[in-house]
Amino acid sequence: MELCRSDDTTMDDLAEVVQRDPALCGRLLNLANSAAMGVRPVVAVQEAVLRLGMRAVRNLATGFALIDQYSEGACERFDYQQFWSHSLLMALAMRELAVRTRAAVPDELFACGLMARIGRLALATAYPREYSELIAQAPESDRALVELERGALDLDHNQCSREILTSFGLPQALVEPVFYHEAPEEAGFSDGSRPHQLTHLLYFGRRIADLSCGGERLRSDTIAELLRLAGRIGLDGDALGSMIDEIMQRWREWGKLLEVPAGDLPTFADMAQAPAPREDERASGAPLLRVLLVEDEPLTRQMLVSALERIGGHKVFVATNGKEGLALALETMPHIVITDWRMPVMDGLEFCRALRETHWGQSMYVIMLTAVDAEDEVVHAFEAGVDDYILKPVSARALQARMRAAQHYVCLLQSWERDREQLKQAAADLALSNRKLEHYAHTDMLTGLPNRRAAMESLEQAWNGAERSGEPMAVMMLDIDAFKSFNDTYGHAVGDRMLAEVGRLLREISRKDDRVCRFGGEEFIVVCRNTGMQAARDFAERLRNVVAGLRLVHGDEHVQTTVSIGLACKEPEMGSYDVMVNAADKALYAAKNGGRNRLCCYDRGRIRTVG
Ligand SMILES: Nc1nc2c(ncn2[C@@H]2O[C@H](COP(=O)(O)OP(=O)(O)OP(=O)(O)O)[C@@H](O)[C@H]2O)c(=O)[nH]1
Repeated sequence: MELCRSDDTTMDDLAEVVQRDPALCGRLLNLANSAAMGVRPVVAVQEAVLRLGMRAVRNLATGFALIDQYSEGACERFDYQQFWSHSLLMALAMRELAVRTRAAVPDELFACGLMARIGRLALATAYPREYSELIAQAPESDRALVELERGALDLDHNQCSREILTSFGLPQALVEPVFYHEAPEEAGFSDGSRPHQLTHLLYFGRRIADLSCGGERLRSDTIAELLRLAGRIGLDGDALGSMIDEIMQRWREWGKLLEVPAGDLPTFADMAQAPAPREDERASGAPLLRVLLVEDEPLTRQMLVSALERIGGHKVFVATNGKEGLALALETMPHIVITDWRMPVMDGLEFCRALRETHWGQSMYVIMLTAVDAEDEVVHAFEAGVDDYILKPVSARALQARMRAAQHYVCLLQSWERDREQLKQAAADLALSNRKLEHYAHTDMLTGLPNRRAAMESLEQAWNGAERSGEPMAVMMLDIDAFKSFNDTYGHAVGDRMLAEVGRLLREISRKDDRVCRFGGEEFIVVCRNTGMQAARDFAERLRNVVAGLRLVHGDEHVQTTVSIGLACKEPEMGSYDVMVNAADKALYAAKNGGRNRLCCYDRGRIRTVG
């Protein structure tokens, strides 16, 4: 390490030191030969140093020494073996990407890949207990971990990597891209510049290395992203696949050499063709939910916000106590509420009780954060209306598991609500259909007037009303005159138009309370409530005259028609409305016999012609 730091070190010095370490010697020879396809293999260390270059050897020697020294450590939740496994895969990916893009010396990028996350190792080594705690809290997100590190240690792993790599003598042209590689969009390097290219390349290498960790779901997300990143450097899916398969092959070989675990991953094609994870297991496929987080402690709040956004891209609203939470819940109507227990102003229990007292807050899924796992406390929380609880400090896994349960609940609730809506809709449709059926059952389609059935109902109602009130009532039967010959002369279609026009006219000039119906064929009936003989006669005459004045345009002609009307009023000796209708019918018959286009009235057994 000392030798590596000095700029005065010569190639011979370096070769001599390397030769003293058989493991390092073998690794460098291996690397020198694996990089030199079709060229005579090197067997001497000096030759290897020459082929790889002084700087690359210095960096590689440093990286390999670190693997040996830090293959295990005191930080409980830091997986040292997994760390190096990932780092080695990233190193190999970086070398391959360097070869393909010619962005930098391949073995220099190999070293960068190997040590890109060295800051994490350093923090785990320097603060084993604290870092273990942070790992427990951090979801699988670089950004969230950085936030937690800054909050707890005043230093994040990227800053740490930058310091260490600088002290190892790595040029700033490489150190800066390493520093930014976890979030390339934050670097601010100008598009197309070398640092920009290296930062994105390191991110690409990092994502390839991510294939080594995470389950099938993460892998399928990673592959989708790799295909996108590969497109940026002109690699299609096949080229990316064969490149990754080669990298994986070398990873397994190097894993043996460095005694670092290198998993047995499927081929890229198999990974890419693996069936997509089930929709309900896929955070991104789950419905986007509104989550209200009520937490007074800033660091926990920040950590939870990042974790929630990462888990399912949920929309998170934040309040710092129960009172604020209640107002925000009303405003945002969250699906899920995550609330701390102990808070100023209004604590989690009061908040939950208040929420449950509202109509709108009853269906929200409430998760309580608690530092105490005592049964009494937990029971207390459930009694206040909590649905679930998570112990603090909140681990990413616990949060993810609880959110999955909450999502399940929300999905069920939503599908139940959808079903209920559908049922309501079906009931409304049915009611509408019934109304339509009812309407069709009582309506004459040609004229739009109430039909015979409706006429009989109207008669009955009006008759009963008149019986109760003692008010008079009248009924008139109207029949279009010589309609047969009308049809014969102008055709049935014109006859239909005439029927519709007569119906419209009758309706138009009748009072609101009069009920004009088509009784059948060319016959109409008008039921007049609260109408005595004189008024009915006047009205019937008006109807007859209006119809006689009607002109229907047919081609060049204005065709006309007339109606005969039979009128009868309710008389004390009439036992039912049928008798009254028969009386009107008799009067109509008389009007027809009397020469048509006239009004005849039935009056206590006698028929009189009026007009
Ligand atoms: N166009 C058309 N004609 C109809 C409709 N309903 C009944 N009719 C016709 O109306 C005519 C009624 O003829 P009739 O009962 O002999 O009476 P009329 O020719 O009107 O003679 P009077 O009633 O004695 O004046 C028949 O030819 C029926 O076909 C209809 O909906 N449309």
